[in-house]
Amino acid sequence: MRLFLVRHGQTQSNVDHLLDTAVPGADLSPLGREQAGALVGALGERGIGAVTASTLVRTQQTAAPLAAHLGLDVAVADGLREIEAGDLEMRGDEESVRRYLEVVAAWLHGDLTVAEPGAEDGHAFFARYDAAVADALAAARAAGVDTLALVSHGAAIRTWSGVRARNLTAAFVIATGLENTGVVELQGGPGEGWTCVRWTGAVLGPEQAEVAGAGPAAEPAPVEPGPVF
Ligand SMILES: O=C(O)[C@H](O)COP(=O)(O)O
Repeated sequence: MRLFLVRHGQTQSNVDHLLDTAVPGADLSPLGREQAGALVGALGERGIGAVTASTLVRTQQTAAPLAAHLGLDVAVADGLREIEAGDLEMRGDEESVRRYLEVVAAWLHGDLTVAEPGAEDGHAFFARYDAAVADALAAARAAGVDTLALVSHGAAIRTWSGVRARNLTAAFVIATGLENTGVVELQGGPGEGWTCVRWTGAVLGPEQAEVAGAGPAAEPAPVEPGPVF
């Protein structure tokens, strides 16, 4: 099976560097809509037979042009939503962002017990994300589909693939951001394990990505860069 984990396009919360993780969340900005449209060129001919988005509107808006191009409906899975910020929701100060990224880093290093006040811990996050992936794979298999796009969020994609892909390390994920409409491409399956075959930046040019502003959940943490997978 092949999984394209796609981060949504830009929102105003990304530009303002806010921890915007709750449902329904912000709409795509004009640039975010452009980025969503550009996914048709990037992924439209890659054999995708199913598209699933999270319950946040920005992922569904991002998925819409690609799904329309492929003649598919966008399925929605709550498990694909962003890692919860809890009491830090909609904050953008340095201390809040650092605390959010510290929790994610702890999970990447195997300590799933830590959580922000008012937010899920790592056990809860992996349980819901694993279940969403498993459900999407089961539906795809039943339909004879072996290539799926899951449109999700910066911290969620980086953290889940960092732990579930055997060739990604915690150091790589902590040091590597995922721009709006960046794609992490995985091959394999839950039984045999996942391998990351590609980790891209924005599908638009670097200047536009710079304008986009990745937002705190998608940015590298301020630590020494680790080995690339
Ligand atoms: O940090 C962010 O950018 C938001 O809080 C959540 O991440 P997302 O933009 O990938 O949903």
